Amino acid sequence: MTFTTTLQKDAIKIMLLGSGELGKEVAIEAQRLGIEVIAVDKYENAPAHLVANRSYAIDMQDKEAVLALIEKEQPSFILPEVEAISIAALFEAETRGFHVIPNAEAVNKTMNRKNIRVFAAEELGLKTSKYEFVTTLEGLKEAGERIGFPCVIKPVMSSSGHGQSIARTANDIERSWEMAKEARGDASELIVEEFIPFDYEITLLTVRNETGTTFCEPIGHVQKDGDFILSWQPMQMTPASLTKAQEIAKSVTDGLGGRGIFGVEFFVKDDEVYFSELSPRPHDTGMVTLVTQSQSEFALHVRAVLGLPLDFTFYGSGACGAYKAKNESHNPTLEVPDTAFTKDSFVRVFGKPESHVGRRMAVSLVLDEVEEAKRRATQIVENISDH
Ligand SMILES: Nc1ncnc2c1ncn2[C@@H]1O[C@H](COP(=O)(O)OP(=O)(O)OP(=O)(O)O)[C@@H](O)[C@H]1O
Ligand SMILES: NCC(=O)N[C@@H]1O[C@H](COP(=O)([O-])[O-])[C@@H](O)[C@H]1O
Ligand SMILES: [Mg+2]
Repeated sequence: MTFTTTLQKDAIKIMLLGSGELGKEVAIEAQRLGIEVIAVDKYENAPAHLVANRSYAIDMQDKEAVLALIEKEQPSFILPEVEAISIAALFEAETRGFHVIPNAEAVNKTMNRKNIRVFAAEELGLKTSKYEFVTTLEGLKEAGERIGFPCVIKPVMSSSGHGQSIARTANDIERSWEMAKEARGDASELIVEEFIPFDYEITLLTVRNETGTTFCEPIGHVQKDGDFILSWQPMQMTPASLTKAQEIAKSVTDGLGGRGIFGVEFFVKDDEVYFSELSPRPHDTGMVTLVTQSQSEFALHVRAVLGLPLDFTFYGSGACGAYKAKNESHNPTLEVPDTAFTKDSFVRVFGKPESHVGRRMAVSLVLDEVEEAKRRATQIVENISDH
């Protein structure tokens, strides 16, 4: 493809629907190629707003508001960055000739756990945990008995663990029901999943466009309350498990189609590789690629969107630790120790305008042998504070 820059008449323009920490890095990579970036979120001064050409705060679940903005800005590419977007607006935009990444149907399938689970398990025949969908407390109690305990309960539309819980016995079901209902997102339906006592879990970043499909080294991670606290790359896997994960990732991403990067999540138990879910965009656990690869997951996403080649070099192992706020603040300040700034350790502060307890505010990044990188990334995060 031929590039034009923002200085030229037919500039390439990217619209991010969602402007958190992941969108911020996508915006920076796009800016580096002279692409105009329009960053949209539901609140002002979101991380990607800070580095975009123009920014907007709108109700992204409001079909008309989203469409009006698309018509006003006429983006070359629309990049969903969160799940909570009016899917009707994306379908309509596509009908009107706009290019949604990877495509509106893929976003539709992945934003809702029911759609992606039915697609993966029932249409593609992939191995997943056992699951059922429920809409009532009574239904949840019955599904819990059929699936067995412990089981994992999640709203069909949620991310970063919001509204998710583990019911260890039937006595926990009502608490799980309440937790799902209190969460933001769509909890009108819940998924009840068999708990997989996995040996480890991974994200397999899979990037595709017309030039082909490329995989990043597998990323291992640790989650707490459904949200990642530490990730590292590469995760040591047996060749057989890695091949199986790559085959599954290829089949799901080919099934979804379109251009872009996908974060395909798996649980590995002995020789079994379970498909869990996927993001049709950069993945939070993939922030480690900011230091481990010549092209980070964000750079690869932008290249994929533009139809460019997807080659890159893996520099070496590293880890990423998530810093979550300990305080509520309308103007948060992070105190980062000097020891975070060695020649092979880094900190990325997202610049979120407000902190809530548990909100991800920054990450530490360390290039080192895996176990040492994990230890150092964790230590940096432990020494950060906020107020
Ligand atoms: N069936 C399961 N068995 C065991 N652990 C599970 C199961 N489902 C979820 N988990 C744990 O909870 C984590 C979060 O689950 P999941 O990825 O479904 O939620 P999410 O809110 O969509 O997360 P994100 O949007 O951050 O990817 C998983 O990475 C895993 O550690
Ligand atoms: N697991 C998905 C994920 O990490 N998404 C990232 O978090 C942001 C929302 O953060 P917030 O909840 O702090 O506003 C999203 O905009 C995205 O960048
Ligand atoms: Mg997940």
